[in-house]
Amino acid sequence: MAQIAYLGPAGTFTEQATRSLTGDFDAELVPYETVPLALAAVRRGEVLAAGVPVENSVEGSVPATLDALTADEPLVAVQEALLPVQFDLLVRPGTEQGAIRTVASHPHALAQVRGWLAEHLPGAEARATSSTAAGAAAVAAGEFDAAISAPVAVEHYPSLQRLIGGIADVRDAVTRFLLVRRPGKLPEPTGADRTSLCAVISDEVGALADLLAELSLRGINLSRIESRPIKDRFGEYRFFLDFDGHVADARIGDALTALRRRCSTVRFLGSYPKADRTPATVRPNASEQAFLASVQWVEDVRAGRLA
Ligand SMILES: O=C(O)C(=O)C[C@]1(C(=O)O)C=C[C@@H](O)C=C1
Repeated sequence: MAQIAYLGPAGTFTEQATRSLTGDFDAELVPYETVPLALAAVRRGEVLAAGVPVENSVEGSVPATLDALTADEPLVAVQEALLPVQFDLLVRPGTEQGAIRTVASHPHALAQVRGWLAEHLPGAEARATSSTAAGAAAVAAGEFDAAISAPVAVEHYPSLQRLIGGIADVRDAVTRFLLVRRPGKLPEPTGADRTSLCAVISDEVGALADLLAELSLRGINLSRIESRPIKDRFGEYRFFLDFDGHVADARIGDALTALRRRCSTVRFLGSYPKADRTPATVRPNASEQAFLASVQWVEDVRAGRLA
C-alpha cells in the first residue's frame, strides 16, 4: 500500500485534505511533525507523496511549504485541494472559558482567529505549536489550557471536549493544499489545470515586468505571485508563480522556454488539475490551434514551402 506523508499529528486540516486527495487509491497516511520533514521523506523515497498546505485565503502563503519545496531536490505537485477552514476551541473537561490563560495552535490558525481571541479570550496568551492538532495534543498533555483546532481533531483526542465550535474571523476562509511527489509522469491535461513554478531573476530594471510580460503576451492568466528571500544573499528573491494551463499546452510550453532563457533559475513545480475545475479562458490568438498553426507556418517557411 502506498504511504503518503502529511503534516501531523492526526487531526490536522492537512490530514483531512490529504485524505481527500488520496481517496481514489489505497494509501496509508503517515504523520510528520513539520512540512520540511514530510517533504524530506518524499525526497528520500520513504513515502510516495506528501500532502502539504500551501496558502490560505486569510493569512496568505505558508512560507515553510514554499521554502521546503525549493530547498532541495526537485518535487512536483500532482493534485490540489481546497478546504473550508473553521476552528473549534478544545479544552480538558471542566475548563471554563474564563479560566483559559493559554491557547495553543499553528501560527496560521492563530492568525485566522486573532479577532475572535481578542474579543472572547482577551486575557489568554497565544502559543504557537507545529500544527493545530499538535496544539490539541499539548492541551491533552496539560501543557496549555485550550487549543484552536480543526473540527476533526476532537475525534482523535477523546480526553478533550469542544467548548466552542465554528470559530473564524472570516466565515468563508479556505486553505489550499497540494499533493507533492518526486518528478515522474505528469498528470494528463484536463483543460482546467494550474502550473506552478519558481523563478529567480537578476536584480535589474524591468526584470520582473519582463517575466510577467512573457505570460501576458501568450494570454496566460497568472493566479498568484509570491516572493521569498533567497536567504543567503540579502535583497535577492525567488518568485513563486501559479498560472492557468498545463505544461503540455502549446502556449505554456512556449512561455516556459522564454522564462528559461530569461531567468537565472526556473524550477518547475507541477501542472495539475485545479481543485475548482474552472476551465482556463484562452483568447483565440493564444489557443492550441493558433500556436500549432504558427509553428507549422515557420516550418513551412524554413522548408521553402511558403513565403
Ligand atoms: O495545523 C494544521 O491543522 C494544518 O493543517 C496547517 C494549516 C496551515 O498551515 O495553514 C492548515 C490549514 C489552516 O489554515 C491552519 C493551519
